[in-house]
Amino acid sequence: MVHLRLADAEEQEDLEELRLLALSAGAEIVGVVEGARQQPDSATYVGSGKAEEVRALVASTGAELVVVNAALSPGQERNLEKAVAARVLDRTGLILDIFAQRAHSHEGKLQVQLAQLEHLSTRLVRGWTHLERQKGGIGLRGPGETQLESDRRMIGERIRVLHKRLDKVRRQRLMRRRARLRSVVPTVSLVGYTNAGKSSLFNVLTGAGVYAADRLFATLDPTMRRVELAGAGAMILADTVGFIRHLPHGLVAAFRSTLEEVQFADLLLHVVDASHPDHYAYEEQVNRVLAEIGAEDVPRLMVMNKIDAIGDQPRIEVDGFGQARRVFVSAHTGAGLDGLLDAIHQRLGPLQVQAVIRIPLHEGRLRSRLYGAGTVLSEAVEGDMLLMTLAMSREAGRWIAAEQGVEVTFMASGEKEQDEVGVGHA
Ligand SMILES: Nc1nc2c(ncn2[C@@H]2O[C@H](COP(=O)(O)OP(=O)(O)OP(=O)(O)O)[C@@H](O)[C@H]2O)c(=O)[nH]1
Ligand SMILES: [Mg+2]
Repeated sequence: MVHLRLADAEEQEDLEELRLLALSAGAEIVGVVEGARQQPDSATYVGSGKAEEVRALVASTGAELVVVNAALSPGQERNLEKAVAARVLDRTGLILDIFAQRAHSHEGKLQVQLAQLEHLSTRLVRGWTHLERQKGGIGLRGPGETQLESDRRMIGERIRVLHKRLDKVRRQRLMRRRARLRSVVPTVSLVGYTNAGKSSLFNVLTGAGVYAADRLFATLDPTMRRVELAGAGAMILADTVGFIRHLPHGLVAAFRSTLEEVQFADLLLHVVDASHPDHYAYEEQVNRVLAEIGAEDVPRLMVMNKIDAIGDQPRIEVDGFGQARRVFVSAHTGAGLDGLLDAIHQRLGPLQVQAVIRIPLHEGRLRSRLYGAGTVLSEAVEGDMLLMTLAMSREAGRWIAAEQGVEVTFMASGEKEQDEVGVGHA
């Protein structure tokens, strides 16, 4: 692993993070070379002196791969490979490799393939003939070298096909989202830096067995569950891919669509590893990505996780309006989770309004669907009509009105249901 401290770097990459990334990719780390420079060397990034040091370390340890903690130009990568006599992978390539290993859903796989091809298409010219070709090695998964060696046109063609397939999958996902709206309950998405503990929280809250591990990007494909949480009511809880600073460009674009879900959530739980010394910087990174994907206006609740690791106590920080801002919890010990549920409930409450829906008495199917949503507060018969009072978001209420052609009246918040439309409990 090669890590350079650069005098003019805006943001220094973190060596510890590179270590975790390499381990997450399945690498065994045999040595680290650190250095400092004013600015990167245009030919080899590290400069000839450092390259010589790396070459010696590669020779003495028998390392098969050199990972550089930066985004290298194709030229720098090629020159450095020659200079150190080993395959060189930059930070982008490493992250792409992890994504390739983790993607399980059809869409996830397509997205990673696309990002890999786009990354590789800029590196078509390099030859690896001087190096041993190891199938399945880090950075060699996915599209593979045969494509690499074929001409650019073919890669361009594959990229086009992948884009088309992804479009289709996206349309299907949009339809699923519409179908979910019908379920009337709010959606809550867990977001945050990779390794913050999103999946662990998802698991303790839902009782689901989602993969949680001390690896970066353990979760790639979004997972959703409809849950009934004691104290917070029914909701759809979503676990999402973790964020990381300087996410390779192709991947940001690719995963933006997966993160579309986040834009439409009613509430975001921004999970933070409170035990990590850099957690404020990570929070910033996450906020930046949220803004990039158009989710800056979605209501947010900060969840400070892993308090057990720093011996902190569960507590809730509130803003000037008495509304919960930061909830301190531990997914491992369960400390603070009751408070978290209360806070979620408090934040979701105002999003729900009471709506009175008038449906013909014989509309049994619609009635049972509304019951299935679990949000019916009361119902009354008026002539040949049934008046059902439900708690739901305005968006869902409007959707039902439009789709079913039924009359929906919203109650002004704070008012008693009887006041507004005089729906009797007669
Ligand atoms: N000490 C402690 N460790 C925790 C806690 N919650 C999660 N962890 C650990 O943190 C690591 C990451 O947890 P995950 O739940 O996989 O994190 P994630 O945010 O889903 O990570 P990605 O899917 O990679 O983005 C695992 O090793 C967990 O066991 C906690 O409350 N306390
Ligand atoms: Mg996860």
